[in-house]
Amino acid sequence: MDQLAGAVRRCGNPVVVGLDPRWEQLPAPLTNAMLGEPQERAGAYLAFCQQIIDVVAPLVPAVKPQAAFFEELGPVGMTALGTVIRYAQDQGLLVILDGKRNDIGSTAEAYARGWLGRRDSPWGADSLTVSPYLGEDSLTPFVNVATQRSAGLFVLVKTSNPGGGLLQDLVADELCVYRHVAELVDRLSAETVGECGYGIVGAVAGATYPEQLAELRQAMPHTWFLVPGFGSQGGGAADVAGGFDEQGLGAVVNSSRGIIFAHQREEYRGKYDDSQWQRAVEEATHDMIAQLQEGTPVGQLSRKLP
Ligand SMILES: O=C(O)c1cc(=O)[nH]c(=O)n1[C@@H]1O[C@H](COP(=O)(O)O)[C@@H](O)[C@H]1O
Repeated sequence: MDQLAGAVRRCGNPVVVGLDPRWEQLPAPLTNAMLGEPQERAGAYLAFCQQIIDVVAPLVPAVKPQAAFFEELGPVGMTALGTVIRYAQDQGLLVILDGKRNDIGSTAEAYARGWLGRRDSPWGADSLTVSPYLGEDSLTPFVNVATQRSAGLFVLVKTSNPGGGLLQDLVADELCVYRHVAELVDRLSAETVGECGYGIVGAVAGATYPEQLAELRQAMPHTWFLVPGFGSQGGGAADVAGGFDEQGLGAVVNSSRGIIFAHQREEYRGKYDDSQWQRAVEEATHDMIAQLQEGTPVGQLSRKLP
């Protein structure tokens, strides 16, 4: 989280660009004359992600590749994912791998060793999204590996999807289940606090539940948030404002489709044709940065920059 806080300060914004390549939505110049076989798709996903990274690397602190779209393609997809991770890091970005992994402790350790650590793992992600529902003994191996390898975790606490409340909002011992998860995560984070005041165990809390996000900010003083749900899922700057601390730190905000497929959005479609899709990505990224700087405590960061 110290690395993430440093990157956020350097960029003056907390935007994470989600790399969720979907074949049907790729810009036409990347798929022309292709049939959509896994090998072709993997090549197109790699080119698409690399060209997004080229645009956003000077602007934002991190990207979040979504493993699902690469796994769907089998081994060629996973090879492309590995190349995307390394390419992003070579361009100076931190990589949050969105895999939502977990299992019993001994298996969890294999996931952690596989995904986490730039120098020590085959995939080399800087952090990984993790599910908490197997309990504390399933999180401990991730915490141990992440600690050894200067990596981080983001544990699902309050997810952005409409159905998340079915289990997460159940009340047990007078507290919603997501608040119990929050207590566990913040305790683990408190044990690993770095110079920035946050520990290595972050939390996922969706932009689509702004009240709960603000409540969690108070309840989880040691925990950095990954906030998905901005843009395509309906979240805006006002919704994520409660996720930050008073310095404008403590949260990063992800947008995937809203940025990477900006060439299809009404605001940008008329300005840029399909061959100019990278310019749409750039403008959408600048627009999101401006919205967060104007509508959230993130404005504090940019004022501090020289
Ligand atoms: O862990 C995540 O990133 C995540 C958690 C959550 O609660 N909601 C959520 O949307 N996500 C991920 O964030 C991304 C959101 O994509 P967009 O809706 O296109 O911005 C997807 O990759 C989701 O899998």
